[in-house]
Amino acid sequence: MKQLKVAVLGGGSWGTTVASLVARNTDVIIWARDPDTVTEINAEQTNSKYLPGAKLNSGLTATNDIGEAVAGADIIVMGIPSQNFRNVLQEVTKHIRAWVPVISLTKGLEAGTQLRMTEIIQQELPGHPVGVLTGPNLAREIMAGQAAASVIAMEDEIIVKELQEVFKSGLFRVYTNTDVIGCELGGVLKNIIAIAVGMGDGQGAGDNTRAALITRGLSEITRLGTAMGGKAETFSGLAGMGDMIATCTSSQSRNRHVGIELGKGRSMEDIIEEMTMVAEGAKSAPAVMALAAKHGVEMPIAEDVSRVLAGDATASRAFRGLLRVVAGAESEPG
Ligand SMILES: NC(=O)C1=CN([C@@H]2O[C@H](COP(=O)(O)OP(=O)(O)OC[C@H]3O[C@@H](n4cnc5c(N)ncnc54)[C@H](O)[C@@H]3O)[C@@H](O)[C@H]2O)C=CC1
Ligand SMILES: O=C(CO)COP(=O)(O)O
Repeated sequence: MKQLKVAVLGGGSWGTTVASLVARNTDVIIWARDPDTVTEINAEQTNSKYLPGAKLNSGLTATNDIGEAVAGADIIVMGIPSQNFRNVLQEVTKHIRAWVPVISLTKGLEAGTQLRMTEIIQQELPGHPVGVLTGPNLAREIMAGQAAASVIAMEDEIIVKELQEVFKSGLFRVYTNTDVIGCELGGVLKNIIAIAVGMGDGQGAGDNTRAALITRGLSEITRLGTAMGGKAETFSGLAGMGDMIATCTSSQSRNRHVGIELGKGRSMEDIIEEMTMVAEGAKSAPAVMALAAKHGVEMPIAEDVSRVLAGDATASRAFRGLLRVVAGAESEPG
């Protein structure tokens, strides 16, 4: 592979993991806003705040200067949580070269506009190729060297194959897909179902209950995703079912953790207060409900989770409604 320069923006757990993986293949610079993170990555090849115990690739360098990272880059990778994504992208526009592809790692929607991250990229950087890297990819596990599969989705079939080469490495297997909408929405929507599953687990629900929630959850996220233009088969692939299984069953998932704590009866304020990392589902839930209303899609599980997150219902009361007593046909909502 030609020696490309990749800039990863965001020094959190996933940005750092992807930067370390890509550094096996080509030149990578990571931009982090926290100066201590930058110093630590450069001096020790670690990021102890977000990836304690993990050793990063020795070729990875870090900077505090977004201009330095972006100006020389052939590919930009955005590892910034959804609510700050546009602000950072607006800084990127000042330094980026023409036609440089921009890939989102982010699994959230912009509050207020309900936009996907690739839509924000198209607004702020018209003409640049855009894509997402998504799938069942819990950062800590990948840093520990465990095998994982992911999907890079871009509309352009040629560019996506070139970028596949940049992201794949060793036991990190990367597939291509041209369904950007479906892949992106799979990553966003599964977070809310993971909160629902966590709410059940926090109340001692059984394995059958978890399986029912994941399956009914998958059918409701598929309904919204296809109404918004995604392909149904994408939701049974890595970006859909794959990520649902990982996030809904893993003790590492931040979204499931939020659900577990809600299920134990704790308040959202208390839970968020003690978390150092992002739980995108909690932020995206109002936007998801607005999109469901706009597209006329019923999402009973997401709706109950939203009511608990908004403080309008308790987890124990909502959980009783999550699996409706009166069931219709399996093909129907509810
Ligand atoms: N951690 C994981 O296993 C995975 C995370 N993701 C997604 O990746 C995205 C990023 O998540 P994580 O890295 O896990 O989050 P994190 O909570 O570990 O880190 C977030 C990082 O973003 C930085 N940040 C926030 N606002 C910023 C701003 N305005 N300017 C500069 N930096 C800013 C923080 O300083 C922090 O370094 C999320 O959308 C998440 O859903 C996707 C796949 C796996
Ligand atoms: O998206 C993820 C795994 O694919 C990470 O999930 P959490 O944000 O819930 O930790």
